[in-house]
Formats: sequence, structure tokens, C-alpha cells
Amino acid sequence: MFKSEKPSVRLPRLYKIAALIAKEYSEGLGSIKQLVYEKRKKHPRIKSLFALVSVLYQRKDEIEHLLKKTQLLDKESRIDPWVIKILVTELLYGKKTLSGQTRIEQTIKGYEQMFKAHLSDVIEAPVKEETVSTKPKYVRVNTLKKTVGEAIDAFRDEEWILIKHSDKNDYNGFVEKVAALKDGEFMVDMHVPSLLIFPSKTHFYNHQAYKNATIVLQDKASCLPVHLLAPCPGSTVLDMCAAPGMKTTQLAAALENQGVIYAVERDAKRAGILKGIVGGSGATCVKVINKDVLQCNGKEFPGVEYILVDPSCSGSGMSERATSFESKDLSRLQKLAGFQIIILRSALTRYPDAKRVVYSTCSLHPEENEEVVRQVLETNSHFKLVDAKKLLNADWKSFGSPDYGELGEFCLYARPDEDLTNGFFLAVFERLGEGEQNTFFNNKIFGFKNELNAKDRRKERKLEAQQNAEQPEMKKGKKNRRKMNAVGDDSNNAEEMVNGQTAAVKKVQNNVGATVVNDDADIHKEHKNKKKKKRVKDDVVESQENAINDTVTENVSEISDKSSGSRKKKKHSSEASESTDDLSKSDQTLVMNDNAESPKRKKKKKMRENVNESQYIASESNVEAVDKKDKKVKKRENEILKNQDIFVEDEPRKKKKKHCSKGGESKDFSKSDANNEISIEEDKPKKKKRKHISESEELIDNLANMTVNTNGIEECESRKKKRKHRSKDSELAEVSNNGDTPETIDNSVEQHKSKKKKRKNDSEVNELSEDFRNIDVSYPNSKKKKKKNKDLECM
Ligand SMILES: C[S@@+](CC[C@H](N)C(=O)[O-])C[C@H]1O[C@@H](n2cnc3c(N)ncnc32)[C@H](O)[C@@H]1O
Repeated sequence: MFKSEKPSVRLPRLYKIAALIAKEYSEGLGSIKQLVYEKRKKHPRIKSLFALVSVLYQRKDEIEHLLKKTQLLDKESRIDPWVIKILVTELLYGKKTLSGQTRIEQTIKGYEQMFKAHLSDVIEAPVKEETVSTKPKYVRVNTLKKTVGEAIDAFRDEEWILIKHSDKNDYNGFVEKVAALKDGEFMVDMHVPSLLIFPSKTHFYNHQAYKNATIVLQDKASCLPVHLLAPCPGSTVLDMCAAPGMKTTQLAAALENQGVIYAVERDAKRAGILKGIVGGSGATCVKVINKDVLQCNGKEFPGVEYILVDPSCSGSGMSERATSFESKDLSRLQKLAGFQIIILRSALTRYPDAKRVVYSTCSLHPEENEEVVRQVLETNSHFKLVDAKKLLNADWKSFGSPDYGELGEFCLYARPDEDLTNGFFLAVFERLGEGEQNTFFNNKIFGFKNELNAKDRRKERKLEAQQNAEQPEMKKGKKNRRKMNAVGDDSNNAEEMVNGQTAAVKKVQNNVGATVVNDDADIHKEHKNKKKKKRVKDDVVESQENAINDTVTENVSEISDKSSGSRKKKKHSSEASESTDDLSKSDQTLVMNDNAESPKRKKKKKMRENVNESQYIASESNVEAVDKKDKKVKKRENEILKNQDIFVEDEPRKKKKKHCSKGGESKDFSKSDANNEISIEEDKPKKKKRKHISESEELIDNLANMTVNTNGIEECESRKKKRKHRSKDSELAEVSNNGDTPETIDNSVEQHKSKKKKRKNDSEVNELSEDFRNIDVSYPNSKKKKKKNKDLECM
């Protein structure tokens, strides 16, 4: 390739920073705008940075095509792929030249003719319209600062018109109303009562309520995990992957600042941002901890009852990223999934008081969602998967894949086209109660059960019932044969899946199979056997979970040594990959049944761990750019943060109040929003204002019916007390219960429009988004397109 005669050494910072932002954006670490502001490192050409990354994503299909055709990433493997993508963007869609004399720029420029040749293959497609344009603006009321009723009244005082939808069984009708919201209208969400919905073009950056954190711009999908975790005031919560802190502050609001939230964030810089957001929100019950959560456990955070696991993911659900470069990268997905499995497992095994755990991602890939849930559930004997729709207690339409049978049915998706939200996935786990079972637990061959289909399970049960009806002697023989066959089948599967690991896998299977067969041997002592089987199973699981924890610990120690030992790990990885390549592809978190573990198996297990470690490490090093810094820099950052009062505590502070009784109860979150947040000023002089109040109260009555079904769990005592205190207020509300009629809504539209126009003129001048409307002239494509504001809602 062409090389300049006097190559300069340094690539312009603009490109380096743009590459970093593009990479982090692809990893779901924020919206482009948010990352530009966060990462620009005082670079003055903020618009150019934004434009470069935006155009890269707008033109991703073409760029991807060119990279493939020219094999540029392979040929220039020494150059960071993100730098390549940014430079290609600049060359083809930006200034249309790379004027710098650096070797890297010149190298990319050398491909210009090839690009042009291949560009003609690509049908000149219009720049992709961002699907977010149809997505409304979601505004979560920060109930630490204002009640929902107060917030609604405040908006109505600004002439916003409330559109109601109270039928919680009519989700389609609700979505239709949301999609049809006109300028000047807003709604209350039918699932998350503290969430208000505005038309997509509404901007809040200049709104006082946004500036003082009375409202938070948070997508509906991102509000659901905390809504379903539903911790009650006074409880102890662990937010495992907390930054930038949208869900942390939502958790604090759910707790009404009573209790403790351990908000753990591994990235030092992001922990700083988290601390800022928490501080601004008025949350006082949050402890920000800058640490790898995989190094934490129930000793460090005692009494954790609720856990939110919202790990780094591909971010494929973010509307505008839906078909990004990464969405097709299976190996990256596997790495991310490996990490997600480890972190979810640690949530389910390391916190003995945990009663409810919510796992969420902003990914639409089953590899990061149902598959993670499957792998974790199949090896956990203490938790069950809960039907999330039941908890939601209202109509919903997007669920997990039918390929996963009941498991899929129990998980929720949010999809941009159907739900008008970002893409999201969510699964809820609860600790097993007395006599309960995790029906997804794989008690045959851990990690190799393929019959997840509910149909298959029904068939299995039918078969079992038939066998029970047969002669005991016959049954004995048949059952044993069946068990043996099952082992054989699974061995075959294992063989296909694990390739080089066959022997070890068979040994695991035979061990487990033998246990089951022995347990089943005496069918006349069925009752006794059941108990025995459960004991054996529990023992196996216990040791298995311990083994998993050990693995996690080993991973952690490896990770913490990452900067010094990355080369070593690469070696591990390549050594192991020879024999475990397929394993890593198909089942990288192969469950470890360590009951009576042979040295040979231990060795194999270690090998698998090495693969997992290196994959996990690889994915994590992708996820956090900061990890590339050397230890010294990181240490210095940590010290700075320590000085900023981000702390790691050995002992948690004493809880202010513990409202939940022992049994694992969680609060009725919707009711809390409804009952807790409304305060009515009795002596408002204006008629109009009084009307607003009464309407709000009517709405609140509706909200009170939107309860989170907590599976028979009692309501928090604190809630009851609070409701009593507020009963006076609600009585008053009932007296003045006059809602908007369609007529009043219509009449006020005109009035509203003129006022709104003025308000719009004022506010738009200062909109932050304006920065991006007149994007650098060198980017005609991005200029053509109207820039859509992206809030912090990506999280
Ligand atoms: C998807 S974001 C979380 C968004 C956040 N829950 C919110 O609502 O604002 C994932 C975060 O997890 C952090 N993270 C990744 N691995 C971690 C680990 N092992 N320990 C703690 N934090 C981790 C990442 O740095 C990133 O900030």
C-alpha cells in the first residue's frame, strides 16, 4: 500500500477519540451524544466528533460491505478496527479526504480506489432513518423530589394536556394512544406509574425540572427492571452494574431513601459519573462502590435482599444500533454471554439473603438473554424463574423465544416497533420457598439438557405417568433403561457440542446418571428415595455452585491482574482453544459438576476456565477502554475518586429502618407510586388549578389499581402506615374527582398550541441538541438529516 515519504507518527486526536466513542457506543455504554460529552477529553471539535460517529453508524451497511470486500480489517490488523472505520467514514462521507500525513491515514487512503470500485456494488441507499423518531420521550418523575401528582400538575400548569388510558388489559390500545400523541399532549405509562410519556419531538434539556433532576429522561424499557424488582423501603439492594445510575436512582426512589443500595461500578470514570448522578438525584441511601462486583459477596454486602443485574451487553436493542456492526459478531456475543452468565450466577449464589433478582440487558439477541437465563437456571437449585408478565400485572406482548418453551414465556422483551421503547430483555428470579422447585433445573446432565421445550416436558411427564401405572418390576427395568438411554443421548449431544471434551463430559454424565439410576433403583421406596434424591441433588448442586463461585473467584483474580498478565492469558487461551474450541463456541460456561471430581476432570475443568477467563477478559477489555490503562493510571484515578468520597466500605452502615418482614415480601410498587407521591394543595385559588388537582387524583386512583403482583407476598408494613397517613388526602381527592372530558381536551388544544409555540421558540434556542443540528459542513449526509436528541435514556 501507499506510504508517505515522511510519515508523521501521531494520528489526529479527533480520530482517536471518535474511534473510542464509536466502540463504546457499540457496547451500549451510552448514546452518541452522551459519550461525545463524556469522552471528548476537551477536544474542541465536538460537532465533528459527533458527526463522525453518527455518520459511521448511518452508513454502517455500506462501510461494512466495503470492509468485507477489501478485507481491510484482516489486511491491516495492526490498526485498531474502530480507527479504520472512522477513517473510512471520513474518507468517503466526511471531508472526502484524509489530509493528514500519518502512516495510518495514508494506509487507509491507499484503499480509496478499491472503495470506490466496490461502492458501486452498493445500491445507493438513502441514509437510514432513525427508528427512534417514532419513539416517544419518556420522563420518569424522580419521586425523591416531587410526587407524580405534583409533576403532572406542574406539566398541566404549562398547558400540557393529559391523555388518559386506564384499561390495563388493553396494551394495544395504550400503544396506539402513545403513538398518536400530539404536540402538547402527554400520558402516564400504564405499567410504570412514575413514568410520563411525551411526543417524540419534545425536548427537556432546557426544562427546569430536568435541570434540577425532578425528572429523569429514562426510556420505559429501562424502567421495567427496577419496577419488577420492586424493593420495599428499608431493604438492602445490590445494583451490580450501576453506572451511569439511571436504575440506581430509580431504586433509591423505590426505597424512598430508606435502606441501603450498594451501587457497584468497576470503571473508575463511570463510577465518578454515577456518583454525580446519584448526588444530583437527592438519593441518600446509595453507596457508590468502585469495584469489580465479581470480587464482592454477601460478606462484603450483608443482608442484600434484592439484586439488579444489568451488565454490559451488545446494546443491540438500542433502536439506532439495532443493526450495528456488532450485531452479527457471534464470537463477541459469546464473550459477552460468558461474562453475563458469570455475573448472574454470582448474584444467585453469593448473597444468601437475596430473595429477588432481576437480570436485564438492552440486547435483543437470545444469546445474551434466554440462553444466559437457561444456562444459569439449569445449574441453580435455590432460585426459580418467575413469570414476569404476572408480576407486571398488566397486558404485555413481547416475550422470550418459543424455542425456549416456558422459560421464554416467563421472560419479557421490549421491542422498538411493538412497544415504542428501546429493545430490552428482562428475567426475574426468586428464591425457592419451602417445597418449591426450579423446574428448569437440569437434574440429568448439568448444562446439556436440550429438551427445554414445554411440549417435550409434557411428553416426559406423560411417559412418567404411564410408567407409574405399570407393574413395579417392569417399571424398574424400564426406568433404569430410560435413564441409561438419556445418559447416552446426552453423551452424544455432549460429544457434538464439546468435541475435545467428550471423555470428561461422559465422565460427568456417567457420574450423574449413576446417581440418578441408583436413586431410582428401589421404586417401592419412592417417598424415601425422593428425599434421598433431593439430598444428593442438593449436594451436587452445592458443590457445583461452589465450583462456579471458585471459577468466578479465579476469574476475578485473573482479571484484576489483567494489565500485567494479558499476554499470559492470551497464551492460556490459545493453548486451551486447541482442544476446547467447540466448547467455547457452544457452551462456554459448561457447568461444573464437581461431585467426586477426578484429577483428570479437574485438569479439563481448569482448561475450560482458562478459556472462559480469557474470553471474559477479552470481552471486558472490549467493554471498558479504561482497562487498557496501566495500573498506575488506574490507581491514580481511584485515589482521586476516593478523595471525591466514593468509598468501599467493609461494613455497611446501619439501616435506618427495616420495614420488610422476614418472609421475603416486596412492596406493591405501583401502589407506592400512586399513594405515596400525591400531595394535594387544598387551597389553590385558581379554578383551573383545582381541576388539575382533581384530575390528577382520578389518575392516581387508576394508578392504584396497577399493582405489581408480588406472588402473594405481603405488602410492606411501611406502605400501610403511609397509606393511613395519606388517607385524608385521598378522601379529598375523591370529593374533587372531575377528569378531563374529551371536549375539554379539544377546547384547550387551540389555546395550548399558541402558548406552546412561544414556549417552543424560547426553549429550542437553548436546546443542547441544537449543537448538533448544524453539524460540521463536511458531513452532508448528517446535515441532511434532522438530528434527533438522544438523552441519557440509553441506559
Ligand atoms: C449497561 S451498563 C449499566 C447501566 C446502569 N444499570 C443504568 O441503569 O444506568 C453496564 C455497566 O456495568 C459496568 N460493569 C461491567 N462489568 C462490571 C463488573 N464486573 N463489576 C462492576 N461493574 C461492571 C460497566 O462499566 C457499565 O458501566
